[in-house]
Amino acid sequence: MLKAREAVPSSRHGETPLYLGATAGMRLLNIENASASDAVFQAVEAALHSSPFSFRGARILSGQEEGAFGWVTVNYLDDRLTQGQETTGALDLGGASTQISFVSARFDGTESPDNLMNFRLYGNDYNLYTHSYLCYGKDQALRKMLALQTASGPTSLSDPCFHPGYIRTRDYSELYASPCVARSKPQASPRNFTLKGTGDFDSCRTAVKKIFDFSKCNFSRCSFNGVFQPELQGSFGAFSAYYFVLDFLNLTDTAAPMETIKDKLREYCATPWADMQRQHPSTKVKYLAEYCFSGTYILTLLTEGYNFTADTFKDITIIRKIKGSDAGWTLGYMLNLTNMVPAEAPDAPPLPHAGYVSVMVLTGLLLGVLLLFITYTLSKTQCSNPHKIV
Ligand SMILES: O=P(O)(O)OP(=O)(O)OP(=O)(O)OC[C@H]1O[C@@H](n2cnc3c(O)ncnc32)[C@H](O)[C@@H]1O
Repeated sequence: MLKAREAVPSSRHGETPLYLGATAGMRLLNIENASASDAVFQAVEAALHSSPFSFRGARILSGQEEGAFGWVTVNYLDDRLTQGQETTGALDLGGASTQISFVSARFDGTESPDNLMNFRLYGNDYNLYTHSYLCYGKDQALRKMLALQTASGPTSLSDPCFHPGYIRTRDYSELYASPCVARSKPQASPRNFTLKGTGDFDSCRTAVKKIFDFSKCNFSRCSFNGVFQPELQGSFGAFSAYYFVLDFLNLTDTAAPMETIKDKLREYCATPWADMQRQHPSTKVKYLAEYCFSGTYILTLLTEGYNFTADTFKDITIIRKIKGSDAGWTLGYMLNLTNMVPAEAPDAPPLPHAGYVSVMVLTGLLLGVLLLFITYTLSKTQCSNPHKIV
């Protein structure tokens, strides 16, 4: 808010619209404790009403909206919508949910209407495929994996997704305090367990893979958990936690061979925790401890979950910003609420600007010549009939 007050001239504060959109973190809180979620909204709305901006409402976005607005942002910033060019797909990874959105020539919504978002933008129609996986953001995905590993209620857990030498005591009640895992809480578990890292990328992949269900699909094709997904098409931009994690791991070059990416992760996960802390003293400890898991999760989600292959992996660009603006759902949400992306292309002028200038100059010249001619004719008439005036 302070940044916004500085960025917007104070004379314009009152006319500047302010919206608040909440995503999967709040979707989960709403499922878990609706009155707590309402209380958060009341407090936030009161604070925003007292801001100098024109506050126009706060609400929780649906997963579909979150995915679709991320897609609008990426393609708006790339100027693909005004030009009617082939669009870029959007891959968003948050803490609680993850979204995949893209236009596919083979998808018109017939097979799975729930995944369809129709847009008419700048005179072009788009059938957007979008799906949001609640509980598959990187924080909730980690909970899911830990829940599977602690299903029998052990007091100690050797975990391949954490560095060797990493030790942390984890509370069962805290780990299972999320609707993503609450139902699988072991009946008779101790109060806490000791998590010890072993730093083994290949075993970590095996453990991560177990949070995806590939056993059922009632459609012609699926990603995971029985969710329909058409064949991947075109290029993709991956942002939010995809960027934070892969940038830290130096793995944003998606054109690198898949084996090289795996080798780097293997080496990274096997690095002793003491070395990691020494090498990255200013990195938040929670993030540092979880990059091995997060990197492995991202690779597994993209390849096994969404079916990117060693060949199509290079079609993904890891992005943080486009032309100085953050890639993410927020800009798309604002553009939509303020009607800044029109359904129809603005009427094209019949002549380009230079054409108008030429016509104006020519018309001016003609009028000038005509005026001169009339003045000349009149003065000649007056000279040849001097007596008629009297
Ligand atoms: O509710 P959802 O839709 O899940 O989205 P979010 O609000 O959690 O999504 P963000 O893009 O804000 O954050 C994505 C996640 O990345 C985490 N994150 C932020 N900066 C990071 C960094 O430098 N390194 C690692 N993780 C980071 C952050 O804690 C979140 O878990």
